[in-house]
Amino acid sequence: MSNDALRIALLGCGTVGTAVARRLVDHADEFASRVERPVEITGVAVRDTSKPRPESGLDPSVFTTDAEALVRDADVVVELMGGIEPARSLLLTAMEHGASVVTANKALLGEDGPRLYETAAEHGVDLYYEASVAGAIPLLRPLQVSLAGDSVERIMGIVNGTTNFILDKMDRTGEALDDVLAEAQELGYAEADPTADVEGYDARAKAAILASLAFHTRVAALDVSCEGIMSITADDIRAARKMGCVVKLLAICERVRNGRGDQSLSVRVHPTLVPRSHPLASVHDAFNAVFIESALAGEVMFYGQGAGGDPTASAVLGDLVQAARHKVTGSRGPGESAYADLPILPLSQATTRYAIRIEVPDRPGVLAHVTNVFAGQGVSIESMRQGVRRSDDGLATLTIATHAATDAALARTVDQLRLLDDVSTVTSVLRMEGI
Ligand SMILES: NC(=O)C1=CN([C@@H]2O[C@H](COP(=O)(O)OP(=O)(O)OC[C@H]3O[C@@H](n4cnc5c(N)ncnc54)[C@H](O)[C@@H]3O)[C@@H](O)[C@H]2O)C=CC1
Ligand SMILES: N[C@@H](CC=O)C(=O)O
Ligand code: NA
Repeated sequence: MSNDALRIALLGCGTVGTAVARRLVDHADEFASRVERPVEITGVAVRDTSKPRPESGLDPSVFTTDAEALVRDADVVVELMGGIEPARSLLLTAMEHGASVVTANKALLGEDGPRLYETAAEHGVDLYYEASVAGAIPLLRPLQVSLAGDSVERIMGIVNGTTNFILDKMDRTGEALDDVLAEAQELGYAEADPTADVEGYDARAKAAILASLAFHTRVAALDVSCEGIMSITADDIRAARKMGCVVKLLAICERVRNGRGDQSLSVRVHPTLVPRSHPLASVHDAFNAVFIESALAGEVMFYGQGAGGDPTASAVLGDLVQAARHKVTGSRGPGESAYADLPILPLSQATTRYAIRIEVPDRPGVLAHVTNVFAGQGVSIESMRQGVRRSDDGLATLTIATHAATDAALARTVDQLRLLDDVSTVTSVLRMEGI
């Protein structure tokens, strides 16, 4: 074994960076054995070097504010500061100077993944990002490597720990969204700006990464239709419970074939009703779970911790070991595969089932008027349930579950329901999966 240590530069020393550093320091001998060369953190870029960071286990002398100089002199750069800039420029500089790159930054990959891949290919270095989707769960390497001989048809899963924590807690306690968000932040699951979690942007970037790998097509975050959980109320959760369902924020990436056999992709993120009997309904706290359906393997399920310092560090360190081994052996991991270049469908053409809750006066003829609206748009009703008439306003809640329909047909149906005299309010429209 050569005794020249591989130089590791760490960018950012927050929740994940600290966990990565701590493990590298405490298990230095194991890393050296696994890589067949010592692995040494030569520098850690932070905003403020005077801040004490005893929990990282690092010597204070390694901290620097000069990230630019650090990435020019490293074998592997591990980016854990998040955001687009300066992370992007630093990673490009790192690769241009011969460093392989490991990142957990889904926002950056969702925005500019192809550019990172092109730079990695140009300079013969690795680009790894297993931690960027579903934290600790080995998901990207199975997609990129293990399923490389199969044909992925559909991916559906929970890929954001913060929103799962929130929705799960709302389901268990009946609390409102705002009350549980702060707790998710304290536990280190939420992004620096939790808007990315609750508005679905974090899951959107992850869906883009998954779809790109699964379907050999460049999919950017902005190609993904996205609806977050901010509009989900305690009432929605209670109504879901009455239907035997839970609400989950799902990322769905699917290959769609039309009658002529042409293929396209539907990639979307939205709150979804899932029956309590479905395995995704049993995903609690900040855990993630992802189903992959492929032509030969059938259905495969991945489950584990999608967020948090140590779990995310596990994926980062796995990538680091792989990139470091390649430095030692002079080889490279897989590059970008985007040969299929499939078109991405707009949300209006996505087909799914819906549950619509409306408030109606409890009087003769109302049901007929409502069902006519659905029939007029070709949306088939699967079931309809009317709650008891309330004495205060004389209204009753009507919950209608549909068969599969396009988003466009459903949107037209909802628009017409809103115009109907017989409908006082359209309270909620939620997509349904797994039923
Ligand atoms: N926390 C989690 O559970 C997970 C996080 N990730 C990703 O990992 C990355 C890091 O996340 P966290 O550790 O949670 O974030 P964090 O906010 O705890 O840590 C980021 C650190 O980077 C530092 N930083 C930011 N910009 C900097 C700059 N220009 N120069 C020097 N330091 C800078 C910040 O001061 C902070 O200490 C993000 O890309 C995030 O999306 C991925 C999976 C899970
Ligand atoms: N904020 C993210 C962290 C992991 O990617 C989440 O909640 O899942
Ligand atoms: Na992962």
